[in-house]
Amino acid sequence: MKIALIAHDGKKADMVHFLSQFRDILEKVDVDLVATGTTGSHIEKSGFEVDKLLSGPLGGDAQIAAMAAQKELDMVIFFRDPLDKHPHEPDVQMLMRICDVHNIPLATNPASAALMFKSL
Ligand SMILES: O=C(CO)COP(=O)(O)O
Repeated sequence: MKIALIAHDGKKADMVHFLSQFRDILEKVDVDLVATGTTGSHIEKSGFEVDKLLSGPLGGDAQIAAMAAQKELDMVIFFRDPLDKHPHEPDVQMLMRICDVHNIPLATNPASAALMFKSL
């Protein structure tokens, strides 16, 4: 199973906190983690193994969308910051659209992500 992880700057701490709450499950289930660049660095520092792609504004969201379109992802966790502006908003919308096109579970906040992780 492959899970993509993305967090806007205002939500990176939430992503690390969220993953640490589910560390046991993530270690038990055979899960590969992939993340946008800066999110991936934060996740790595908290002790998880993760494949890091480009930073979001440089194309990382687009890379994850391409993986989703090619059915390489089982789940996308994307903690968006709705109170901030993002120069690459078109990429963000595109990623969410591609998840819907291909019926890939997408969580955009910790409450929904927790429900998805509990199903692992
Ligand atoms: O911008 C992002 C998502 O749109 C996240 O990218 P980073 O993980 O590189 O900060």
